[in-house]
Amino acid sequence: MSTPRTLILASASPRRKQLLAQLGATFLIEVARVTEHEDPATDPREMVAHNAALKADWVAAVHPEAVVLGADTTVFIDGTVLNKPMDIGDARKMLQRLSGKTHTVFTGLAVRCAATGLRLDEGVATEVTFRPLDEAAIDAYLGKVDPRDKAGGYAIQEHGEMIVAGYTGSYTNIVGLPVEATKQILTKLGLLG
Ligand SMILES: Cc1cn([C@H]2C[C@H](O)[C@@H](COP(=O)(O)OP(=O)(O)OP(=O)(O)O)O2)c(=O)[nH]c1=O
Repeated sequence: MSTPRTLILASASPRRKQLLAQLGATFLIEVARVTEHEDPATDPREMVAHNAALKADWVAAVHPEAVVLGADTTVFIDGTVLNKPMDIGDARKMLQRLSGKTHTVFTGLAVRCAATGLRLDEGVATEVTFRPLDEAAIDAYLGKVDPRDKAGGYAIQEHGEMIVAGYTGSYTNIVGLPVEATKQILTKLGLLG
């Protein structure tokens, strides 16, 4: 049984775990068994909000007394959503597409508590500009970073300087959990010391 003030992170992402821990939160982890919506032609804000809520709702149903945090991150460029690449070839195509351009990283946050009916939703966007990347630069990056579990086929936190020229907004939003918005929500709920 969960105690009333238990916080649960509904995520398998090691980055989200690390970022939430950095905020000083005490929490458990339970991974939601859901199928995420991943239509490349969808509205990215709606998609991340939908997927974050799916994850939080699933875990909240299992732990009705807990406060559950779900998140979802995607990359949006030229009207298309880039989710996690299927394989290295797919990641290469994504990096070619992102090369020399500015894209937006969207993260949706959903906080739920089934017992109290708590429902909070938040969305954060960060603009990221890529360096122009030729084939050698893409090869060099993919030689160092495993892109397969990262939206858009890259990780700014792993050798980001090889591919990213700059960004505007929250850095941790790109990594998967915007700590500024998360801190505000958890503080309001009395879940941060
Ligand atoms: C753009 C970018 C994404 N990412 C990651 C953040 C997310 O973990 C991942 C996008 O996939 P998500 O589906 O948002 O999350 P996940 O499957 O890793 O974890 P869970 O659904 O269990 O919460 O891409 C980086 O780590 N660095 C980056 O620079």
